[in-house]
Amino acid sequence: MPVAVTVGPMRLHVVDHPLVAHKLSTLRDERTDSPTFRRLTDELVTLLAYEATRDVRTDTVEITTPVAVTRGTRLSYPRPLVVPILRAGLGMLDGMTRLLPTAEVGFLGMVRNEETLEASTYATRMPDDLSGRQIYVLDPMLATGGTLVAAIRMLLERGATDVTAVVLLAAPEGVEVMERELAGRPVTVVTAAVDQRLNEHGYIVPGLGDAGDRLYGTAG
Ligand SMILES: O=P(O)(O)OC[C@H]1O[C@H](OP(=O)(O)OP(=O)(O)O)[C@H](O)[C@@H]1O
Ligand SMILES: O=c1cc[nH]c(=O)[nH]1
Ligand SMILES: [Mg+2]
Repeated sequence: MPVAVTVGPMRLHVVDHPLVAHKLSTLRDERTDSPTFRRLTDELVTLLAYEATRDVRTDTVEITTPVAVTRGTRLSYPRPLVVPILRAGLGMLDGMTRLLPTAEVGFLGMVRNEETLEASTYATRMPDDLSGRQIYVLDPMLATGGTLVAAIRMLLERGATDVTAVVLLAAPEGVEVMERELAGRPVTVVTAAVDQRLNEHGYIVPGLGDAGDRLYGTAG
């Protein structure tokens, strides 16, 4: 069961489950190579997605089994939109769409300046009009919060009415920034853990290092 922590109006779910804790510990280990890191990210996202989609919109429909007519549940239209934030969020896409195979997918390319820690957007590919849409944003790391705040603001400006950020790790500082900057907005964060703090370079401690580099083997 997730631990639901209410920080003002923003909902924060820390998924407290031994399988999540086990996989996350291996992910953190500096000896874990890129292929294993990618596989564990994929597996973790599927576990987080199960909790993140608890409020996915559904309709009641009539279905006919070989035995009887009954009532069933179907995902509502329009289907949810899943938005991975490139690069690292791309490593979470397959795990999410495994649970939501009919979801639409939009893309946001964002990068954080490693000196100023400010996020900038270099690519956007998604519908202009997101009126009434339910959206799942994927990014493994919520560090200063700059990237997710900018991404979610853009989605809300396009009309999204419900945004859930699925992250692997969050820093308390980033959670606070999101709470302040997105106060009163329909935003939920689902994470495998909230770590201790950020270091002087804006990295999560103990964290797992640079998620993009570890996924794609570009460190060093
Ligand atoms: O909360 P913030 O302080 O904004 O930091 C988090 C962002 O930093 C990382 O991306 P990065 O800029 O390294 O890009 P990459 O995914 O291409 O490696 C990470 O994937 C987040 O998008
Ligand atoms: O710890 C961190 C912080 C930002 N981005 C990462 O990939 N890792
Ligand atoms: Mg990176």
